[in-house]
Amino acid sequence: MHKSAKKPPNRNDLPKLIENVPEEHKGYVKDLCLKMLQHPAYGQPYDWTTRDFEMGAPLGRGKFGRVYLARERHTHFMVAMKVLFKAELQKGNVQRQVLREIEIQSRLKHPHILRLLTWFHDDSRIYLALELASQGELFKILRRSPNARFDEPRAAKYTYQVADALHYCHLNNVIHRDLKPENILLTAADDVKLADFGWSAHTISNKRNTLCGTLDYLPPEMVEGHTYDDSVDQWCLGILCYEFLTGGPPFESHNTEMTYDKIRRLALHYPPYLSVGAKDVISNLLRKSGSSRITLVGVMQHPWVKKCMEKRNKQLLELEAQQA
Ligand SMILES: Nc1ncnc2c1ncn2[C@@H]1O[C@H](COP(=O)(O)OP(=O)(O)OP(=O)(O)O)[C@@H](O)[C@H]1O
Repeated sequence: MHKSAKKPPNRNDLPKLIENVPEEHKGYVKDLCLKMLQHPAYGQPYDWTTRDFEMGAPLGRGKFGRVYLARERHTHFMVAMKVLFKAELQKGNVQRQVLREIEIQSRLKHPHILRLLTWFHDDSRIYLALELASQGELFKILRRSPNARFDEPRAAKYTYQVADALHYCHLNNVIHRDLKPENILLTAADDVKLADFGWSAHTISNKRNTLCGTLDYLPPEMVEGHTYDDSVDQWCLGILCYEFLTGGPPFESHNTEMTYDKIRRLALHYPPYLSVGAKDVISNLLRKSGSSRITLVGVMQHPWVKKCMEKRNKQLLELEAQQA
C-alpha cells in the first residue's frame, strides 16, 4: 500500500505546536514558528547562502576552520556556523573525512547529537550551519570545574546522555570511534550534544580494523590491531565516565608505549572517593572483550546512573531557584 508523505505543519497547526511550551516562552516560540512557516525555504528545496545569515562573534577555531555565532536573517534563529576553507582541507587531505562528517551528521537526528541544520559552499569555503551549544566544549568545562572533575550526579547525567546518543548511532549502523570530552558540547540547558563525526564509520556488516581515535581512549582490540565492532564505543564511554569523575583518563602515561601497555593489561586505579556504583559502571564498560561490556541500554538503566540523574535534576532546579 502506498504510504502518503507526512505534510509539514501549517499555520492551523500552530496551537498544537506550542501547546507544551511553558507559558513564559509561548510568545517567543509562536513568533519564531510563524516566521519559519513564512520562510521561502519552508517545506521545499532552497539554496542557502551566506546572504541568509548575519555572522557574529567567533565561538572557537578548529584545525581547518572557524566557528561563529550566526543568526538566520528571516527568523533570527541562532546557529553555530562552521566555516571550512577548501584549500586547507585539500592541504590536509581531509576532504573525504569532511564529506563523511556532513553525510553522517545530516542523517542523524537525536536530542544528544549535534544537528547539522544545513550546509552550503562557495568557491573557497564550506559552511556548516550547526545547532548552537552555547556552553561550548565539555572538556573546557571539566577543566574549569573544582579539582577538574564533575560530581557524580553531573558525571552520570552526561554519561547517560552520551550512552543514549551512541545507542541511536549504533541502531543506525554508525560507530563514533572518537569519543572524548573535546568532541562533546554542552547547551545552555545542561544537555550534552555529541559532535565531530569525522572519524565515525558506517558499520553495516563486517568488522573493521582501522586504527583511529585518541590514544587515551583506544580500546584494547584497536591497540592490538584486531578487528572491532560497535562495542569500541562502550569502552570509550567507560574512559569518558572515568575522566568526568576523576579529571583524567585512566591509562594516561608519559609515553605511547606505556599507555598501550596499561590498556592491554587493563591496569587502572580507582581513586578512593569513587562510589561503588560509579566503579561498577566503569568496570563493566572497561572489559577487555567487547562482547562482555555492559550494553548502552544497560548503562542507561543502571541504578547508580538513575539515582544520580534524579540528584542532578534536583541540583538544576535549586540552581534555577537561586538565579530567579
Ligand atoms: N555547535 C557549536 N556551538 C557552540 N560552539 C561550538 C559549536 N561547534 C563548535 N564550537 C566551538 O568552536 C570550537 C571549534 O570547533 P571545531 O568543530 O571547528 O573544531 P574542533 O572539533 O575543536 O577541532 P578539529 O578541527 O580538530 O575538528 C569548539 O571547540 C567549540 O568551542
